[in-house]
Amino acid sequence: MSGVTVTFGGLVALSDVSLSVAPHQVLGVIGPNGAGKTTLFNVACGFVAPDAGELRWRGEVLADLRPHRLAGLGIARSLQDLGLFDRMTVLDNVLVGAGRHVRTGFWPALLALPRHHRDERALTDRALAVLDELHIADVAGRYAASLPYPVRKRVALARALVGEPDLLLLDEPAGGLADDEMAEIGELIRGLTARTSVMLVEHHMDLVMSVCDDIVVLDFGRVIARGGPDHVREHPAVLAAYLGEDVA
Ligand SMILES: Nc1ncnc2c1ncn2[C@@H]1O[C@H](COP(=O)(O)OP(=O)(O)OP(=O)(O)O)[C@@H](O)[C@H]1O
Repeated sequence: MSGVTVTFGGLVALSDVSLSVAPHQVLGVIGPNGAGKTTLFNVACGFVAPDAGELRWRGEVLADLRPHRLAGLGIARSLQDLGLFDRMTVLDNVLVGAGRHVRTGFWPALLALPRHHRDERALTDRALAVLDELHIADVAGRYAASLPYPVRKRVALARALVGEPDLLLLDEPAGGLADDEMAEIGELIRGLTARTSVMLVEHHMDLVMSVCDDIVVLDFGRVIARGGPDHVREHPAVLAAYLGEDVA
């Protein structure tokens, strides 16, 4: 992202924000309430079009990014509202995220040709492997609605990962989790860097500090600090912005 500015009526939600995510890196975006984190996430997903600035992916300018184009670009996202289908099994929920890798076209699928079956089998195997990696393979056959929230979060993560994205966008991955669950999700995110880059937008300082290589701090829509965890933790502007907030 470079020079991204977003206004809502008279309110400047993001002002001239630039950042980049390097391959195999976890980039964290933090900031106090109303700093612009969700807006930035929505710009990265194509939900919100910036008033100024540009988005680039692998050197190409994304002139008109829309959410439905993300998968084709090799970008996946997992939202705060997990968007799982409650009346589908965990495995089927994950397969929904595999669209990018379905090779058979409409006719082979409709006619149920052998190639279609082979592709389906390969997808199912990959979905099960991702569930296993996230330690939830044992619930593959359960309905999503029947599972506790932290497990549902992992299902949403599995769905994002099964398309083998090169960039994963995570909105508040620690939201709604207890401390021990937060530590576990932190470890999982850290483990993803072998296969993908991650940009996470998060309110919890402690998670961000423990998993991110690089951190961008927003306040009132502006970048007030950036750098590694140690740099950001001690930065006077960050301390001032978070003053009065309950920061562990
Ligand atoms: N659709 C919208 N219309 C008008 N104002 C908006 C809209 N979305 C966000 N804002 C405003 O833009 C600013 C940034 O909001 P944003 O939700 O991006 O911040 P945030 O850092 O995600 O906050 P939080 O941590 O509370 O979720 C806020 O002042 C917010 O009220």
